[in-house]
Amino acid sequence: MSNEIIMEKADKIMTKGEGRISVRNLNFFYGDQQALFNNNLEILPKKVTAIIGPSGCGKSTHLRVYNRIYELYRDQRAEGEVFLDDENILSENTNLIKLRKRVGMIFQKPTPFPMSVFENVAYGLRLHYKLSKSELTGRVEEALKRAALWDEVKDKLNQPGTALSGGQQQRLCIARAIAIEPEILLMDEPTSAIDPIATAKIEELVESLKNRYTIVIVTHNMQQAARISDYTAFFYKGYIVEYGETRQIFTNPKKKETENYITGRFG
Ligand SMILES: Nc1ncnc2c1ncn2[C@@H]1O[C@H](COP(=O)(O)OP(=O)(O)OP(=O)(O)O)[C@@H](O)[C@H]1O
Repeated sequence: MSNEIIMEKADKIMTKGEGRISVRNLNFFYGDQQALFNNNLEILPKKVTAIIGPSGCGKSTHLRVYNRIYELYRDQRAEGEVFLDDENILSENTNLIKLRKRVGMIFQKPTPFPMSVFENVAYGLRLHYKLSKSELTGRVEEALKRAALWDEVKDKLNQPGTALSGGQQQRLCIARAIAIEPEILLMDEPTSAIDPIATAKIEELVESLKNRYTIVIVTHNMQQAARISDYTAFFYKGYIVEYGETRQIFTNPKKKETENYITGRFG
């Protein structure tokens, strides 16, 4: 095999891996304040992993390390290793544009761009791919279908994304994220700002997306974690206290703190 072919294969492996995350000895600091302590975690590919724990325990901080979005802020730094498949994404050599293409993020409040429904999804596609007009239209439609939004917006593609309902806006953000084919989807309390019916739709959507993507979801809602996740990590005061299959964590927790939290004794 020629070197070129080997390099091309290696590149494919690096850019189209399984979507497994291995966190090793992760510490995180806001200035002098340490927020995460020696976190170790394996996020399994094509599964849903929930991160739960009381307010201020470091759930969002931990999630934001996976696409290095914290670097947009001064004085925030991570130490340790976070492997995305074989690549330590905390290394200085990591290309952040490629990383954020591989690791998409959905926030608590829907954040559509101030542009049309179509353009919200097309924006990232134009940035990352060279597509003809018809290819672009096809990819936008496909992403909206996969985000279970197409039927509701197919006649409103030119209307502003911000004119949709909160739940629709959140699905638009999911369509925007999946259009560029990430391997990982990070969701930071994606349903806390929307009503119960819209929440149920997002939960169904998460279920349907997990065959294709590795999903990590931060949630305050323990019923939600129990309903939609395969694995659960319980955080407390910046430490990962317990991690395991969701059913085990909720029915037979091994640590006292986990039991106290899931039975509502604190948090
Ligand atoms: N920008 C910041 N500057 C300084 N400290 C911060 C900042 N953001 C978070 N922290 C601190 O880091 C710790 C973890 O916060 P984080 O937001 O990750 O917790 P969380 O578990 O996601 O909380 P919540 O469930 O309330 O969203 C907290 O003590 C918090 O005060």
